Amino acid sequence: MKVGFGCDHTAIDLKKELMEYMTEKGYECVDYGAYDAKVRVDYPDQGQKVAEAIIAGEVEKGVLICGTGIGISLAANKVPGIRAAVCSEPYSAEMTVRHNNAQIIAFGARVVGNELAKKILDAFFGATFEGGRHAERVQKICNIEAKYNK
Ligand SMILES: O=C[C@H](O)[C@H](O)[C@H](O)COP(=O)(O)O
Repeated sequence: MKVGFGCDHTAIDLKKELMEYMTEKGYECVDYGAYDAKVRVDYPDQGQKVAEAIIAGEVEKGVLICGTGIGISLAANKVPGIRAAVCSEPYSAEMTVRHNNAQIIAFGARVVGNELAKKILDAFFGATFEGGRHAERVQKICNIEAKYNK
């Protein structure tokens, strides 16, 4: 599976470590920036890039990291069709795939440690969407989006 990674200046080292971790597990990791911890950047830019890469089919899923994971996920969720979830522990990371069919996991480099971040990725990428009643609810999310994107 191809996975897009994006972060702001707060998470350059964490992103690198997680990309190495996922590459060792056999994922093809694509880096959408940022690249330099000394240069302050704006998290919406990387959130948008990874979200658009998913919609374009360049990558299947995404990992977004900023200070809290909140700003970068808010930006990604503005791209129609994207469901990005901020998860600071593995249970939510698993459930946002099983019940919400999220394509992007987000978390904060200032919130979670490196080893917890790996457990979050294990949970997210190890889960499968359950469909059924959850598909109907996800469709309702899509309907809200469609109403405001005419
Ligand atoms: O939601 C926003 C993120 O947590 C950003 O990483 C954070 O706002 C960056 O803050 P600063 O520019 O003070 O490093």
